[in-house]
Amino acid sequence: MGGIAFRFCFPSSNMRLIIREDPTEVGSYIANYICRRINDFKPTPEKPFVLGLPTGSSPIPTYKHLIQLVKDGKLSFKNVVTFNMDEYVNLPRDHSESYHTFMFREFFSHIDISPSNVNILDGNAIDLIAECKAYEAKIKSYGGIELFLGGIGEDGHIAFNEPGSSLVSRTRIKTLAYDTILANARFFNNDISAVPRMALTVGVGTVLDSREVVVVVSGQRKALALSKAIEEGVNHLWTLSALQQHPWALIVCDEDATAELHVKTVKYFKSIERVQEEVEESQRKLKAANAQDVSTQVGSME
Ligand SMILES: N[C@@H]1[C@@H](O)[C@H](O)[C@@H](COP(=O)(O)O)O[C@@H]1O
Repeated sequence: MGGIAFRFCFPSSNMRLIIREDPTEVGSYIANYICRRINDFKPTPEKPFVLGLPTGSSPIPTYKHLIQLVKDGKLSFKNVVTFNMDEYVNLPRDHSESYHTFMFREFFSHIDISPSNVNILDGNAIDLIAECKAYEAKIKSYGGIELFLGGIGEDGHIAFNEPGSSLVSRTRIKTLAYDTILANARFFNNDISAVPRMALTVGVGTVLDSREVVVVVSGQRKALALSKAIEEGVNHLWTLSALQQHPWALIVCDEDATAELHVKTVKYFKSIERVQEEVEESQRKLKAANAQDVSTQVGSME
């Protein structure tokens, strides 16, 4: 795995950080990255690409760019199965701010994905615990998640894993932190009382089980969370920091989100970006060459 080459370089081991000028550039970087990963995977109905997805304003530029790639014929979601990170509890599915509505409005309705391949937790299920267990089981039935795209809250939460969450948690019911309710009130006409108090969310452990994690971080209001997550130790009060334990994690942020980082941290990650890309490229070529070898061998046996 390419990340091994960087393990000795920085305290946060294989966690990579890519810095782009603004949210639009962050979105196009991530979308192109996901596009490459899906196309290299060559998904089929029998072996779909399993993709974890977030909501929030930060991933919108990524979704816009992915939609464009589909329209341009460079990417297809026909053999992609998705699992969303979270959903509010007791908010009607057709409410304008439910994550079901968000995902179809911002993404799924504009791409060629089959609705039967879309998985979003049901926050109105009669038995919420059973719903969470079934979600974990369904992820497992697909052989796990290939790439989990995530976003973070201002308090460093990933999905709805609020400060203090267990770093080995699985999909479950969470009571939202007051900070999150305040932050999300902007989607509910700034009416704090209209924001749901609970949510269903994949756990930190569920995210860490994915073979790859990519996180989008944009805006100065996320700057403290980013610095806590990558410059300090693994800490359940900043659940994004758990990514330091993941063998292949990538954070893509904009310049504003780097405001609380040390200058040397920013310089370090900028300086290794080119080397990382070269390693990734050589890994991709190696994989493609191996696949070619196998098909030539199979061909000569026929
Ligand atoms: N549960 C979601 C998170 O998954 C998301 O990452 C966060 C950030 O939202 P935004 O990108 O709008 O700041 O919002 C909510 O709390």
